[in-house]
Amino acid sequence: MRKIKICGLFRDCDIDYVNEARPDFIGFVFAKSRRQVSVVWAEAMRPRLKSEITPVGVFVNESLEKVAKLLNDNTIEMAQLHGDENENYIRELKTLTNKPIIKAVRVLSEEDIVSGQHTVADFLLLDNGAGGTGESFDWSLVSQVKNQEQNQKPFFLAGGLMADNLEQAILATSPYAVDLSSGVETDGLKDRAKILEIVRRMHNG
Ligand SMILES: O=C(O)c1ccccc1NCC(=O)[C@H](O)[C@H](O)COP(=O)(O)O
Repeated sequence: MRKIKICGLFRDCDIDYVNEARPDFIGFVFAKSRRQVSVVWAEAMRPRLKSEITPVGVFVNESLEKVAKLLNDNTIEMAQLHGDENENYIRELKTLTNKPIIKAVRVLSEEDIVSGQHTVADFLLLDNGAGGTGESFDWSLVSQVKNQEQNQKPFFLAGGLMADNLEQAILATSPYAVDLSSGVETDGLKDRAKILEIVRRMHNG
């Protein structure tokens, strides 16, 4: 079964929507964004989240201490690094926590995916750009790299995914998980019906 992450929850009702739909992962964006959440809000929402849903914290060039604290106090179970965090940063974070780390890669060329394979992070997240933009990248770059590389890092596919293009995206890239934010929103807010439908499709077919 392909896994699915619903990213960018920021209202109390978004927690109700995902508890009903039960995606595998959800994302709290701690970076500057219209979806940014505070530590206080995430701490308050964490106990409300169904236990089978894994909360991921999304960060851009955040201090190691803040990321590690949120992981180690179990507010989040995985950290997604969406900025310019280098291998030294990720290695250092791994000395501070045992929890899995996702490194986001902005895919402009095959080379971006190839160099991502060498990271010490546990997963890659292949995305179009800054994150949460609703824009896709050229998925054919993934299959070109897959044909060349041996040990593929498991990756989340992100960027402009929605009900209309999800099947095609999965066929083209065969990801470990898909990650959606804008594609399950209406007028900038998470849409209960879209979340329910997309998670049902991923888990049933
Ligand atoms: O979602 C944001 O606003 C955001 C801001 C800064 C860094 C990362 C961000 N989101 C990361 C995600 O994991 C998104 O789900 C992913 O980029 C896909 O977004 P979308 O293209 O809107 O589906």
